[in-house]
Amino acid sequence: MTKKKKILKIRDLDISFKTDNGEVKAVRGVDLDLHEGETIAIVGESGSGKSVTTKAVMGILASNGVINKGSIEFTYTDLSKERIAEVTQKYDGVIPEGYAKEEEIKTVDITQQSKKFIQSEIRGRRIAMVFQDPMTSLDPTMTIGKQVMEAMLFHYKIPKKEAYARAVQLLELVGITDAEKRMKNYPHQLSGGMRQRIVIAIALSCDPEILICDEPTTALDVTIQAKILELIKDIQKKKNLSVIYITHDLGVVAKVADFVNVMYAGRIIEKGSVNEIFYGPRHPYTWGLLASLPDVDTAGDELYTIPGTPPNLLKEIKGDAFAPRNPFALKIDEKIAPPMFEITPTHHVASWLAAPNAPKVEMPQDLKARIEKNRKEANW
Ligand SMILES: Nc1ncnc2c1ncn2[C@@H]1O[C@H](COP(=O)(O)OP(=O)(O)OP(=O)(O)O)[C@@H](O)[C@H]1O
Repeated sequence: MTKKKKILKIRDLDISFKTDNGEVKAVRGVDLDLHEGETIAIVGESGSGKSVTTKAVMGILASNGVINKGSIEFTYTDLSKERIAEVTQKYDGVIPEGYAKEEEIKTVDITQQSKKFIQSEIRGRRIAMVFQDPMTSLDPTMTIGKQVMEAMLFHYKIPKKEAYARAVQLLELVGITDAEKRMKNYPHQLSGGMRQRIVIAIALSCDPEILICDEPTTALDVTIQAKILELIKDIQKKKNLSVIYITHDLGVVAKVADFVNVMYAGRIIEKGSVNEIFYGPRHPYTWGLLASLPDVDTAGDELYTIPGTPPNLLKEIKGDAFAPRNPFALKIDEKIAPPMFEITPTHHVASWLAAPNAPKVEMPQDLKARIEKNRKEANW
């Protein structure tokens, strides 16, 4: 069991959007934990609430978004300028265990902070984000160097010369050769993979404690995708970063995550360690997601897709939101939403099938055989 410091604790988060057609209930009671140095993934189909949840953490919800209830507690180390300089010089920006004094460790509820506080203290500084498409996060009219230096100059007010030297180091850290020359380039002069490395360098420029990666490799081809994932892993180890991946791609999750949160219609419906989710999934929706994942044995076969579509979030959802698409749904699903049942201390599932007296239902045979094979290969 992990004894690591909890740095993000989301409880009962509820977010909706006001639209001309009514209220879109995008996030409905999300609980989420992230510990120091850990990688968690949030997976689920399009529209399940992955981005909205993480945007709330960054304080960048659209203006029609409302946080109806819940909290997002973030615990971080707040060092003075001198102490930051010391950490940067001595430890490459990584704060060693026991280094921070008690009064330097702070916890804030992000939902209660002003825009100004989030802009100056949180976003881009202690929590940074890498988006799917590097072209939309880079400014085409500004040199790479300027863009990498920008956040450091804004947050730390360090001299330009120092920011320049740090930017060159950052480009080297993300595997960019000829870093000094690249500082003068514009985004269009680089390949997609290189641009994503720049975006990662920018995200890392203020030594954040949390890095949120929203489909960071979707726009890239497969070989480059693998390299970028390796790069993020590598940097994570060096800098003791905590990482949140948002993705549709369970293949990516298997490669990077320690813990997985499966979202459906604004709720987390199953969470567990990566092994628990991949080898012992309990929710029929997770079964569907795993069954639709291609593997060597299914190459060339038609892939499984979960029948039906997600519910309309403008309407009140009665019972279990997944019930209409669930071949294993019970009568109670139509009436009452399932609570989270504990399978192990790290594995929880919101499905009535996990209730003590529920009828015993097995996952589909094909999936069971596949999981069994993978489980044996992984020796789990
Ligand atoms: N500004 C907005 N106004 C109205 N509805 C919104 C707004 N932003 C998001 N939504 C809705 O909130 C729900 C959750 O969206 P979200 O972007 O979090 O999904 P997602 O799981 O990240 O999907 P994707 O993988 O496609 O990014 C969706 O129904 C979406 O249409």
